[in-house]
Amino acid sequence: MYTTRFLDVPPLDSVAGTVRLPGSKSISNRVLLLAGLCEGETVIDGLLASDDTEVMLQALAALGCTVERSGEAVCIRGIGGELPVREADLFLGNAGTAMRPLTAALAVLAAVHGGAFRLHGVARMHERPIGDLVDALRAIGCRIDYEAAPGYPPLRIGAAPSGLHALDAIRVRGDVSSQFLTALLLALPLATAGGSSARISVDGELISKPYVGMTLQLLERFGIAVERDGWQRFTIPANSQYRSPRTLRVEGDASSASYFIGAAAIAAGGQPLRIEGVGLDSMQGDIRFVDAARAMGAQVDGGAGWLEVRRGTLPLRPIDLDCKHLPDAAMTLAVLALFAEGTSRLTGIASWRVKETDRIAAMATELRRIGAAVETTDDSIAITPPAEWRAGAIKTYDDHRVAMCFALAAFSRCAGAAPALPVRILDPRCVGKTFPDFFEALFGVAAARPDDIPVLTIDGPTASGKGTLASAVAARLGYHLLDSGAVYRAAALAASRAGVDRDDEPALADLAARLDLRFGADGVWLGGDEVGESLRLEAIGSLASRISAWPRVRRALLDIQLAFHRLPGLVADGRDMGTVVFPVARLKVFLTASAAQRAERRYRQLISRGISANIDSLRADLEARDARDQSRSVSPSRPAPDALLLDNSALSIEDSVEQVLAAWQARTPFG
Ligand SMILES: O=C(O)C1=C[C@@H](OP(=O)(O)O)[C@@H](O)[C@H](O)C1
Ligand SMILES: C=C(OP(=O)(O)O)C(=O)O
Repeated sequence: MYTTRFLDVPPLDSVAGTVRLPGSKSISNRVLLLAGLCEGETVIDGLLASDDTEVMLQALAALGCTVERSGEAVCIRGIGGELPVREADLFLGNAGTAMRPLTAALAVLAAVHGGAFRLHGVARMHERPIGDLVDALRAIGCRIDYEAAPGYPPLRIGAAPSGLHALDAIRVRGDVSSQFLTALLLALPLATAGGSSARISVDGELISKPYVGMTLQLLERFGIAVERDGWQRFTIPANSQYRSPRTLRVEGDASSASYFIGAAAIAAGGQPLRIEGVGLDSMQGDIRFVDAARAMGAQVDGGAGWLEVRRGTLPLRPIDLDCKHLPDAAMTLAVLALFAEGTSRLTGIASWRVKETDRIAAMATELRRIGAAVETTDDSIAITPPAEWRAGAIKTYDDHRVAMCFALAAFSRCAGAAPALPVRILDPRCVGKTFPDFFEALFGVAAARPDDIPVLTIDGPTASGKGTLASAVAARLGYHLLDSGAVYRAAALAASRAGVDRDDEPALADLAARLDLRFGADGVWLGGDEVGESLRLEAIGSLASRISAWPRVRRALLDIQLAFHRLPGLVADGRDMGTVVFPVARLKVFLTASAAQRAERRYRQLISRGISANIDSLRADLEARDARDQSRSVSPSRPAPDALLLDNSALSIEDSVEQVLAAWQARTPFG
């Protein structure tokens, strides 16, 4: 997951390969709650791991359920209609699928058993309506109080003064959020133990119907057969009891699929993109996004648990669609509309106003930012593609879907934008709500022209602090990091292990070409050994400096270094990154510091690691290495003519990082 302040998605061209989707949020949280209310164990496979499911898991644990995680599976031992914990303060983030159903379940449980619960979330959750659900629960005797604004969380739930009643005439509004009805359907089986059935009538037109359909299907998996009369009346039979199916597999998220279906509908490449985890047999209503994408021109094949999507007609055909049945994936259509010939209109989206943000306002503002003409009403949005695309820094309003759907704007070349533009996604961490690795998944299947993948090089002499600077800059930009010195040191380590003479150029080059080197979050691996520490040894550093003078060694190690040039971008540090390896780098920094400063830094570094050192000999060694690096015949270490010279002798690390980032920013269209 990218936790940077922003993520620049370079202009993307094509998609190919296979993407495997994370589990459905809506299924995950329903199944978790049902498993929590059951007796005994339920093993859930393929559960979504994200902010929304994490708050549900934490809540279940706080309420006395046993939660055991092993790999992709989670085992829940439920409370079986009892209430072992009678008091809890539950933080539910911004998860509607946790807040609404838990409110109903705890209100009914507390009415039967007593208890005191507080339910709250992030600031936006306290602006998302829940009044209609609370009214319905109060009407049957539940005790729920608003802690702040009436109609909104935080809520306090307590014992019902006079028990539950009027179960046969429950009314709930259906036109604000279907989650109110879903919450009642999931919780009210708990109220039927005394022999009364529960009858719910929906006031107003029910929106997001497929989500209620999913609730009914999952209730059935847990032994509850709800009778229904259209989408207006629902009856939960008397003495309904949750019965665990014991094991259950969560399908991939159909709303998450929409970003990849969308990408494949517009991207070049001719290859289909395979999407696994969700297919045409899905129980999720948002799978109907496939119909909308086909109507716009995409070619979609599919079966049980898979889809294959390729570009059909481009420009896409504009669409005019009532989106009440697919509120979430409809946001992806709003961005696909940028690739259509003419104006698209999405209607029936009033519920967008009360979701993670006011999504109608947010989408209009951000679509306009990149050049579209947009008109909105209370429940619709009309989008006309840009006459001229603009590079935009997209505000995401802590809304995962804004972040994910605007990533598709990076395919602007496919809409004819010239030049093609990158898109900046502000606060990309918000995708953690439902798809923490969304951008990693996108970069795993998308391809960009090499020239469009940005590179920032930081070259400089030994101990100038370029490694520290490069890794800090890479972390701030969310880019890959190439420590090319480590590549040379790994070759030196391999040579010293294999006993190859430091002057035997052909043997060294041969060894370098076969280097089995991997940089990972778990360290630097040479063959089967983690060698991070060994690479820092002074002796290996000196040997690296010697063998790197051989042209054939440098050539052999070039491919390893070039392979780091991947989406979304690269920060490369070394001696010849800007001059030889990445001459097209957008920003080349040449970092220096006085020899005295560098010797001092190296000295402190060694002492802090418990290695004894002599500052004068360190300095002499540094100067000898500088002379060798500057005078070698191949790739001598010197600034590229267009390099930014930065002397950091008197700068803190933070100051150097800020200076480099400012220079970088000035080279982006977001400056
Ligand atoms: O029940 C559900 O799982 C959901 C229902 C929909 O909300 P509304 O019913 O509020 O439209 C949807 O937007 C949300 O992401 C998940
Ligand atoms: C509306 C959404 O979430 P929630 O479940 O919090 O309502 C969503 O995921 O788009």
